[in-house]
Amino acid sequence: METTRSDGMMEESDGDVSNLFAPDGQPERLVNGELDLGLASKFVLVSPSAEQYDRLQQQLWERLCEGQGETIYVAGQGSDGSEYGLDENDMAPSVATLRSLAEQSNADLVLLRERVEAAGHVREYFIRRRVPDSDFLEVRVAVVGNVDAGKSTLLGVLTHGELDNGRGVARQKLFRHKHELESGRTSSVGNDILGFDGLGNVVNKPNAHGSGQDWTEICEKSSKVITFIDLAGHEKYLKTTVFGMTGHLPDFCMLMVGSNAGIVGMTKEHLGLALALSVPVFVVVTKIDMCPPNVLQETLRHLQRLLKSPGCRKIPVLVQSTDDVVVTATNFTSERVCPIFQISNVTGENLNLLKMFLNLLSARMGYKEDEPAEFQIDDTYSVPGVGTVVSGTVLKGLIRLNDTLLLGPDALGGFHSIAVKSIHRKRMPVKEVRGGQTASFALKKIKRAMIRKGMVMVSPKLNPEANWEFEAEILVLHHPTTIAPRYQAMVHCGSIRQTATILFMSKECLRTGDKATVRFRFIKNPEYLHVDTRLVFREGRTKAVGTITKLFQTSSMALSNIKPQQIKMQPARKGQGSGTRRDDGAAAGSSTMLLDETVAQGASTAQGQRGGKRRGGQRHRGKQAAQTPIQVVS
Ligand SMILES: Nc1nc2c(ncn2[C@@H]2O[C@H](COP(=O)(O)OP(=O)(O)OP(=O)(O)O)[C@@H](O)[C@H]2O)c(=O)[nH]1
Repeated sequence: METTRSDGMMEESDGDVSNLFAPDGQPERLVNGELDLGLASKFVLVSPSAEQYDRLQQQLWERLCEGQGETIYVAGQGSDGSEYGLDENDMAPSVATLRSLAEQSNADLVLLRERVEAAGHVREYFIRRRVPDSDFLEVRVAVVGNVDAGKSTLLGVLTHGELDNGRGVARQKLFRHKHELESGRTSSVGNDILGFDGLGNVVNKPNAHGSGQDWTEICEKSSKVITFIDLAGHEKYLKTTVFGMTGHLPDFCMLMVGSNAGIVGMTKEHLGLALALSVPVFVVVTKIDMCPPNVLQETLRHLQRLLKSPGCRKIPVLVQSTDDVVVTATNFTSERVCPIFQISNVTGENLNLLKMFLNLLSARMGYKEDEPAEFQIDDTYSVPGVGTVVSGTVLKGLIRLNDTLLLGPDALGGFHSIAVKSIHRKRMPVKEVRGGQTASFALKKIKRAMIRKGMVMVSPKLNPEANWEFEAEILVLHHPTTIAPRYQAMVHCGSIRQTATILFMSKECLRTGDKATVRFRFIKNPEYLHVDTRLVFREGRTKAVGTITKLFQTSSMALSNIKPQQIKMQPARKGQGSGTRRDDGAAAGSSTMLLDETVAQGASTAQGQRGGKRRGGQRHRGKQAAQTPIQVVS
């Protein structure tokens, strides 16, 4: 019997086997320091002894914990790979043992695939722990691809259980804005859910009136819920799409390609974004019902070439059977494998393979109970009768109802105690949420206006601090000319989305393809950051990706000298930095405030240097932002 970890990697074969003598003088086999119970044999499940059964039970329990409640067992194969194949007489009791082990662990057992070898049968079983109605496994999949690739349509078909008519009927159910209904284009980040029960059946059912099923009902019946983060395909909405990819922390990325259109428009851009953020990608080629075979083949060839290219270094695998699904899904988290599905939203061809694949995916984010809680906010709401609600992802730890957390950082880098009044998961009230899960919290005694995307709520044990400045190793993917110090662009890092200025660089200037260590400074608020977090730095057609390597703490004492009312906001002016354009839409347009400059003014006011404010501000603008008098770097 061989065990396969939930991440699909085969368990390494047992290590050194040494022979020792038991007290009665009989040799005893030890495997990795433990008594060898013959668990590695393909026959162990046929009729295990009581001791073997207990050990198998423990092994299954450990595998389920490791795989967040899921694992795959192979009946009829030894874990060292040397023996495989059982005849019918041995296979039946083997499966019965496996079923009994799964039952003892309160888990369901589903046959994934069977193959016949010369020595007999080998069967792969998927084991998934049953969960209470209020709980479910959660996997987030970002859906990207060029405009008209069929993203919203596929999500409509998957989550509402009805096929499309080729003229956009399925996507109607997903649109959130009137202009989206009118134009047929997605403009915002949307979520939809697809539930699977313990046996891998889809839970979503179409309602009689054509609308979707109630989320609570889906979640209650599901063991696993796939959350699709539907992102806009049009270039105009790229900033929102980047935010969806960084802020919503997808486990996987589904890149959609229209078979007739091929690799066009934003396809490469979106693929590059997923690669830069190290999110494993699978590709779905749509519209195969209306595409001539030669065009489809050309699209597939082009796609494979792109995926194998030095920039991607992926192993493309065309998924054409359930066997392919099992192999690709269980090896997917390796990031190298890139499964390619070919589907039709109109005829439903190959949708079964895609659904089976989605059911087998397991979340990449783990959870440890003893870690202090961290929650990142990606949206805020004001709900009548409830008050302020924040939504986002729990990054670490456990958050319970009525827990007190620290919310921040505010404009001065401060954090404030806040109580969690109620918790919702996928619109379902729950008592607690764990790392890797998305949730919404109703908060007590706080106005929505005081909260922004990118803020966090963390355990007081973390003693959080905010940073104005950080250092990152970056790679410039594209820039029309050269990047020099004082260049400003939008930094996307988790749900943080703020313009930052380059203060110093390890090189004089940066061109497309250059790597460098760069020190950044946020222009508006300090942010709560972590070393090793991936970031995207972009402005217009300029794009760079990187990883935070160092944080610089700004003394809160220096900032505490400034009263909030002394900080005046000023609209951003054109021509900041090294002659760069500031066209980051809403965030860097009229609403962007040069707090950097105004905090400096506030500081000088606080020190009694009244008058000449404007001159001071201008003087400061002429110099490097690093010279701001309030900044104390440790
Ligand atoms: N024949 C056929 N038409 C499809 C298929 N999938 C989608 N379509 C049609 O393609 C059009 C575009 O689909 P959308 O789902 O709006 O595309 P999108 O990728 O979400 O586009 P944006 O939201 O603008 O990013 C619609 O008219 C769909 O009916 C398919 O498999 N076959």
